[in-house]
Amino acid sequence: MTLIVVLSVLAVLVLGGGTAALVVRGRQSAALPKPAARPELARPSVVEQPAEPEAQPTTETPESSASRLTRLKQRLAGSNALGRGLLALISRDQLDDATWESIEDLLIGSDLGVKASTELVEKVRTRLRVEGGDARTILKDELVTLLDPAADRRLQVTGEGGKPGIVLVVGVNGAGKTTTVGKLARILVAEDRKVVLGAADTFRAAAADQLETWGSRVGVEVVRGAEGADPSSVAFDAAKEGVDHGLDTVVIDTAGRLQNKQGLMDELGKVKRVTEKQAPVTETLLVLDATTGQNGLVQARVFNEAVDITGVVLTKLDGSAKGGIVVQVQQELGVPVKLVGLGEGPDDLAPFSPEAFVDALLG
Ligand SMILES: Nc1nc2c(ncn2[C@@H]2O[C@H](COP(=O)(O)OP(=O)(O)OP(=O)(O)O)[C@@H](O)[C@H]2O)c(=O)[nH]1
Repeated sequence: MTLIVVLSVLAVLVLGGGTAALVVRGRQSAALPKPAARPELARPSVVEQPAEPEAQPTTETPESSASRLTRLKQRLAGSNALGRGLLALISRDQLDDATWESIEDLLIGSDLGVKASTELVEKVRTRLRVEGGDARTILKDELVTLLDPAADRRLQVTGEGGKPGIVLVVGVNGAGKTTTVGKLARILVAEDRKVVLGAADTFRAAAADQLETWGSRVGVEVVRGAEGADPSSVAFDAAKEGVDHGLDTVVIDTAGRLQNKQGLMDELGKVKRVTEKQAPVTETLLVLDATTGQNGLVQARVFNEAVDITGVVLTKLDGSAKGGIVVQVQQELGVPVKLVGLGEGPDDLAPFSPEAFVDALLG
């Protein structure tokens, strides 16, 4: 596989022109061939016309959602300090006041919030007194309830009336937006969807390059603009690309912005409005770094005001004792966490499932 990837990269470099046909730059999208002439971009497939027959490049085949859930569950179980701490405490023979207090402290430390942590411990203690049974099972049960298992966590990645689904990805600097867009593209490709990416982070040229690397690995095009171009126009072009070529999904990466910069938040509103001249935005994902704590809540509120968040992606949950922010964000916004990032690997993004999450935490 490594050899294939290396050969792919080499051939991409050698071919240049051939690959350029797959990469739409900024406003050049109008000059693209008609839909019928286009290769099937979203499926992992052989890139056209290799320079050397033996160096025939192939794109990668991303992991399916089902198997990545199991793999990432194991990873979370192995690395999560919160789970290990809770498990050690709740499994004690004697659950005295001091132990319950330590459990409460761990939950507060995970950013669950003081009120929710106190109430959760109270509930578990009461149920244990009334019903008896196993403390760990009751804690798991109450944690799942807190995570709202009935919430609809399906990603809206398809549009109506033959239009593509448009996924807008927003968040503060360094939360993991570009990485998430790249990983999401892989999930969509694994589901056999035809995808195009929009590099509307025109502020940081490296972000568009980063996205092109992600895209080229799975044969997905990236629409990008010149550095400093209006992000709305790039998002518009990407959406147009999806509409014109009958693709399933357009995923748009945006520049990181601090929620207290009103001008930048207004710009985000504009990106959405302009994109919707092509097709409705079907999913607006807020990428939150799980380790940012209470600030995540503030971010969520402000971004929600600007663009109506429909789902949260919680990144960097791997190796973190945090994650309690899931509950606070869901309760505050009424918007579910839909995806979780559990590492820097290309397929380290999984659909969020309260049961699997709690299972991974507490076994
Ligand atoms: N461990 C871990 N690292 C992650 C995860 N998601 C993203 N990262 C890392 O976080 C860093 C920032 O990711 P980017 O995708 O560049 O973040 P961004 O939000 O696009 O950044 P800006 O464009 O500067 O706002 C990178 O080093 C990623 O590899 C995750 O789930 N786990």
